[in-house]
Amino acid sequence: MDCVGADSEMVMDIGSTYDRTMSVTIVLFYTFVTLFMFLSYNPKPRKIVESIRSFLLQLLQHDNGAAGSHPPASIATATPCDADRLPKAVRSIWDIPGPRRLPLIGTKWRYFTGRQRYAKVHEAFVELHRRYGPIVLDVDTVPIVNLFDRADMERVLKYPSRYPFRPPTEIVEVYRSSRPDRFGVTNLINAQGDKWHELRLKLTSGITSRRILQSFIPSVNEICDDFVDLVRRLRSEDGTVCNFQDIANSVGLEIICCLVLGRRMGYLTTNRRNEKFMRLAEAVKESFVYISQSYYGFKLWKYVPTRLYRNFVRCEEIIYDTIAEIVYEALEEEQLNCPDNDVKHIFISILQTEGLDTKEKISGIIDLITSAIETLSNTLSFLLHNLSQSVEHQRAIAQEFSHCVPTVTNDDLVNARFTKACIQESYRISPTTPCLARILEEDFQLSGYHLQAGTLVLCHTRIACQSEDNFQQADRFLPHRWLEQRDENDNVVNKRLEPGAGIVLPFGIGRRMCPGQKIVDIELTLLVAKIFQNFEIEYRSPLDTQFQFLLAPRTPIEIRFRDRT
Ligand code: HEM
Repeated sequence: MDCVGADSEMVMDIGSTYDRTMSVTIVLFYTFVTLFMFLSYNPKPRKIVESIRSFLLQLLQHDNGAAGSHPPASIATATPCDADRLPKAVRSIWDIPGPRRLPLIGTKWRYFTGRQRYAKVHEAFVELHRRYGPIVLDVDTVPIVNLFDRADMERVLKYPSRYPFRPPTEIVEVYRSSRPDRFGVTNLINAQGDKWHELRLKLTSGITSRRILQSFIPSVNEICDDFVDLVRRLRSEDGTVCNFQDIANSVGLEIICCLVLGRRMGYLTTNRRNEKFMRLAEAVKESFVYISQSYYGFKLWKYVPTRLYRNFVRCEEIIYDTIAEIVYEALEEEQLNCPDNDVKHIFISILQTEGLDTKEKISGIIDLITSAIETLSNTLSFLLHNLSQSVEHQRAIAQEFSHCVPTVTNDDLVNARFTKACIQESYRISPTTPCLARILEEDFQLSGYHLQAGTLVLCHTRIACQSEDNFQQADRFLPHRWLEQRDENDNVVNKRLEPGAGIVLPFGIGRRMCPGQKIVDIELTLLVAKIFQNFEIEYRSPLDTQFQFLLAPRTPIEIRFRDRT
């Protein structure tokens, strides 16, 4: 019996030693990951040390319940001016209200169950804002500050930064560093500092050039006409087109390939809408889903190839293989035809740029093409949904372009005030990007809290755009709010801007903003012009949204296209 007792004591000893070792290992591991995250995020070493110290101190205190540590509601909703009047109690990042933080896992538990799962993360943020106010703390491997107040967001996003810091998409970094045969050290979307600046200049000067884009308008006209013909061909007897996203993806790909590679791919006119292309569109969509999932949970994919990671890799390889094939085909054709050296296509200019290695150039071209597919498809789907609610709006757009047959010119686009107001209103009420991320480069006082440089903040522009504080009748699609009042000589008499106008930022802001904005302006306006010149539309399916890194329609879209009479 004694022996058995001694044995069990020994087992307990071994057990508790094992437990201790495990705990120490977990803490060390977590500290290491935290350190790594801070180091990779924070541009200023002294600030890094301060941030880590305060984060670790907070962990050691085991956070006795976020609710208990919240400042009173009146302080939580205080304005920066109020906070300035409270110099004695400087409130730090850890005083910011937010969901209960658990040791080691922070607030990650929120995403494991129920409604708050990642597909509905955008709705979870609405709830967070309602519950905790204008600034809310989430804790993942690092603290994340959620901003909902317009003034706070404007201060962060309008900070005059030379090289704005946006947190990298880690799963992309991990995968790309595992394929040094294909990718350079970083890419435009994830790079920071000087390297980002170099990539930005060398990869995007073609797609942002006003001259190049204006000369591209006739080609976009042709592509949009083909799109209208495709809609006609695909309509069922009652005029319904099922899986509208598929053709929206095709038109996005056709336009970006035409611009960047200088050639028509035939995705709308021929049977090149083949299996390979469908797989590409599916892979782009899926990869966004995996990216969004990679943000939540324990992120085991960083250390072992989990199913999520393997699926992501599968999609990335399909995207790379398919687009690289298109690029190399175009390159071969270009070399065969030996075109005039003055009129280089954008991709040839990129390939001939000095200072970047070939992998960076090829993967940069692939990134530009990939970025243009799903974003356009979602934006167009949301815009048509908003316009389908009003026959008058559709008629007004048709009217605006009634004189532009068969071709819409640059002047027609510039003068299409009502159509542009509809697009802007759709960006406000149903954006594809619900928030913008930044890493603070200086210390900031936001909503009365002191945030150190290096802090990761999410600016929830979607929620601000849907708030009555910023827009009257914020839940209604009212394009007229964007129209200036004019007199009989067309002079502006009243600007009528709403307080939140500056926070409608579908493409971001500052030097880091989307380089595809001007392309999208042209393609979206032209698509809408051609659609309503030809059809009256009606949404046949409900439109629910889900978060897939971008906001996307949750179910296949069915739209009825009736010929305009
Ligand atoms: C409706 C369509 C689109 C939307 C809503 C959209 C939105 C955005 C947003 C919000 C950002 C982040 C900006 C910031 O942090 O301030 C971004 C970045 C970016 N977008 Fe777009 N985008 C669209 C289309 C495109 C197209 C057509 C291209 C390529 C031709 C493109 C390429 C990129 C790239 C390369 C970046 C990273 C820029 C950088 O970090 O310097 N996007 N986009």
